[in-house]
Amino acid sequence: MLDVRNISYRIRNRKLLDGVSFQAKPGEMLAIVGANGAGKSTLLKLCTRELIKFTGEIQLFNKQINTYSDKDLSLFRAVLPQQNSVVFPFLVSELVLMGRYPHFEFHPSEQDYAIAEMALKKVGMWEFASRIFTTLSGGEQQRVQLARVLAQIWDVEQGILFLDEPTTGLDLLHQHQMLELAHEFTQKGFCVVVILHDLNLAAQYADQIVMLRAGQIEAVGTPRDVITEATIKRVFNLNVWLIEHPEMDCPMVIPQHRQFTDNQPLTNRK
Ligand SMILES: Nc1ncnc2c1ncn2[C@@H]1O[C@H](COP(=O)(O)OP(=O)(O)OP(=O)(O)O)[C@@H](O)[C@H]1O
Repeated sequence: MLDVRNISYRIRNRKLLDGVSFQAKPGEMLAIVGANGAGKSTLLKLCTRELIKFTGEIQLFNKQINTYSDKDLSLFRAVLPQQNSVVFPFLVSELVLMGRYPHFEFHPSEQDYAIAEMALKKVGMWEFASRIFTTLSGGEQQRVQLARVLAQIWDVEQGILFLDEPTTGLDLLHQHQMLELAHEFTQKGFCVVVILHDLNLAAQYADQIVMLRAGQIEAVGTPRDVITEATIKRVFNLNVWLIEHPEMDCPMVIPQHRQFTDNQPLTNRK
C-alpha cells in the first residue's frame, strides 16, 4: 500500500533524509520513531506530498504518489498534522464537517452531517459540537482534529491515515484511545502511519517500527526487532532497561535514572 524506496531529501546543502526505504501493508500500523530532528516529520510530509522534491520513489496503492490528483488523494488518504493552524472562530461541528469536503460539491448531505456527528461521538467530543474550536483546551482540540480526519475517511473502504505525533497534549487515557481508534482503522484494512515519541506506545500499538537516526534508517521491523537497548542507546543516547509488558507480547522501555551524573541506580539515592 505504501512503498517508500530509497528516498533522499535535501534542503540547500543539508541532507535531511538519506536512502530511506520501507513498506507498509493494508491492515498495518507503522510507527516512525527517532530523536528530535531525526527527520520524522520530513519523511511524513514526503509521504503525504506536502513536500515534493526528493529523489527515490514513493508509491501508494502501486502508483507513484505524484500521479494522483489532490482530489483523488483526499478520497482515500487523511492526514493529522503536527501543527494546529486553526485561527478563525469555527465551531467544532463546522471544523469536523470540513473533513467531508472531498465528498460533496457545494452542500453537505444528510450523510455528511451524520458522519461528522459519529466522528465527534467517537472521540468523545459531541457535547462540544457548538463550541468555538479555538476556545477548547489543547487536548480537546487534538481530539476534534482527529474527528475531522476520521470524518474524511469514515466511509472509505481502504485507505491510508497519517498521524504526526497525535498523542501530543493528550492525557494517558486519551493517548490510548487515540491509538485504539487508529488501530480500529487498521482492522478495516487501512494502513496507519504514525509518528510517536513514546516508544512504549509504539511497542504496544505498532505492527512495524521505522527508527530514524540523523535522516537514515537505524532499524526497521517489529517492535521486538527495533526496540532494543542498543538501538535506543545509539538513537537517543540513553541507557534503558527493557522489560516485558505484563499482558501484551512486546517490550517496555524504562530509562535508567541519573545516568548523566553518576550512573547510580535510583534505589541507592540518599
Ligand atoms: N525548511 C527547513 N529548512 C532547514 N532545515 C529544516 C527545514 N525543515 C526541517 N529542517 C531540519 O531538518 C531536520 C529534521 O526535521 P524534522 O521536523 O523532520 O524532524 P523530526 O524528527 O520530526 O523532529 P521532532 O521530533 O523534533 O519533531 C531538523 O534538524 C530540522 O531543523
